[in-house]
Amino acid sequence: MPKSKFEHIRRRTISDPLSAALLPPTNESPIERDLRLKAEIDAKKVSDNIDEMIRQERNEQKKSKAEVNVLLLGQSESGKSTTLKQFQLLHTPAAFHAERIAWRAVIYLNLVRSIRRILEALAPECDPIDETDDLASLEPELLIITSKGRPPSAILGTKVPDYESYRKRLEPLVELEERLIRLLSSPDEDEATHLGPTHPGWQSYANNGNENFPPVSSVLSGRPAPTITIPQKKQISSRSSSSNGGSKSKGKEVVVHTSTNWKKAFALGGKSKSPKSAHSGEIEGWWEDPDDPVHALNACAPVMMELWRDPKVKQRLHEKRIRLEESSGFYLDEIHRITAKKYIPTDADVLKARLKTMGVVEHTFSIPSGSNRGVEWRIYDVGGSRNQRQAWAPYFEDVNAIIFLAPISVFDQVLAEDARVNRLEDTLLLWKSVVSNRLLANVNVVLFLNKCDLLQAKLEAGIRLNQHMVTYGDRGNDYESVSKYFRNKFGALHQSYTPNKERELYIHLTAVTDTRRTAVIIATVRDIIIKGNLRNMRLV
Ligand SMILES: Nc1nc2c(ncn2[C@@H]2O[C@H](COP(=O)(O)OP(=O)(O)OP(=O)(O)O)[C@@H](O)[C@H]2O)c(=O)[nH]1
Ligand SMILES: [Mg+2]
Repeated sequence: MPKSKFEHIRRRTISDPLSAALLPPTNESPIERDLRLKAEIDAKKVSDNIDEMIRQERNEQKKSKAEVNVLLLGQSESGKSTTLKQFQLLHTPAAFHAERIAWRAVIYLNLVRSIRRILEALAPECDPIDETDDLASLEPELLIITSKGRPPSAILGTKVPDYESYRKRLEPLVELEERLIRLLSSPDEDEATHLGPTHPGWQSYANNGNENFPPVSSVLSGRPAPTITIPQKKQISSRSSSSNGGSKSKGKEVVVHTSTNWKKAFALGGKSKSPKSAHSGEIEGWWEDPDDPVHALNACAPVMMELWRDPKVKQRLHEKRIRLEESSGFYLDEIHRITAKKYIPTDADVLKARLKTMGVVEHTFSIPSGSNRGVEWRIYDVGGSRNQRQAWAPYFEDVNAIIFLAPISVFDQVLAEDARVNRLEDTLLLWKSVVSNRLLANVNVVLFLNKCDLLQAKLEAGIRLNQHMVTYGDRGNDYESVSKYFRNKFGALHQSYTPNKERELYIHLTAVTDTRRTAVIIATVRDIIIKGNLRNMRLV
């Protein structure tokens, strides 16, 4: 019979001292039993009341603490991370400043890749079709691919007679690029997917081999930038060239992975001075390390400048519709400064540095003064490429506001992850799915129609919107008309698809690499979000 089984359970329960203590007395009378049950019900009521009070208190605390969670959304390369950097620059400028040096490797890599891209575009032996495909997969943002295909001059265009000489003289950059990728990536990954903190050579700049190097959180807390420290010699040695990386990283973008605090590896910190510099009073740094990437870069600088200034090269890039000036061209125009041995990135350099985001990066800050005093802001910067978007949804539940970045200069470009998809079309679809999402019905929505500077340049260069977007028809191809058209288009989609017709949409025309303009916009957005948040809190 199963009886024995139950008996076993009961015996075990009774043998538990707590259960035994809670059991009613064996000789309990019916009156005593009623009294006991009543007492138990009363006790439960008291306990429930206490629970309720705690819950209410927590809610009140939450309200008075005033937290704002903001999610940056948009396709890859729309400008989310750049917007986050602008928030950092505005609210934690000292920390932003302290981290500048950590971006040196990224800026070098951006520059070196631009040079490689130019050389590839000039290569006479390239099969024209493969070449375009290859370039598209490398960095489509730099390619202008029209619906009408490439002009014949892209195939049979200007020859650059000095190509071989350029290629030979710039050969050291090939090795340098691979080295930089290895330095920025995890050593055990198949491709450059994140920036690992485990590269001793660069780490030496971070902490001079000091185990007590402060975590990035302390750098973020607004500590002033520490003095430059001495690198340990021969850390970035040729040993790294035998490990992974190499050509398999070619063309792959280096990305930031949220699980890796790569800045820790590259930031300055720890001891402010070496014994030698403490003695002599001089500042020393990476330029003293013969293995530092700056030396190879510096040696190639004159050739890089010659290449970038060569009218034949410019002509060839133009024929191939390669517009490097849209992003990394920023560094190409400043080769002399960027490749200087004692180069320290400026805030503007850091803002422009391209590093693809993977996962979700969180940045927290408080606004120390003014009307929004004491509000804790949490900004989430997500990866925008298609395979990253599934990571967004969990953040929808707790978010108070969304800043959606729609790069409107991309009407003639295709996605990096799918060359069949027009970038603007992807942005419009993404916008539609975000504004129609029910979880976000009561969230403040701010739309940045971004990359307006590039849009303007593109239109002025004669690139016509209606060749890529038939519905634009014969409206003017000037900046005013085009930006107004986009404003209306995105606005209308919001109006049609929002689950909350009361929700207001705030639209700004932005160029988030422009610090002055963006600071004004961010201040406005901050007020909108705070006001919207207060309104929502009163509704709860
Ligand atoms: N000229 C110009 N460049 C911009 C603007 N916004 C962003 N960029 C550049 O575009 C590139 C991509 O910007 P990111 O902020 O990294 O893009 P993202 O949306 O974070 O991209 P993922 O991390 O891949 O999702 C960077 O090189 C930026 O400097 C802009 O308004 N104007
Ligand atoms: Mg990003």
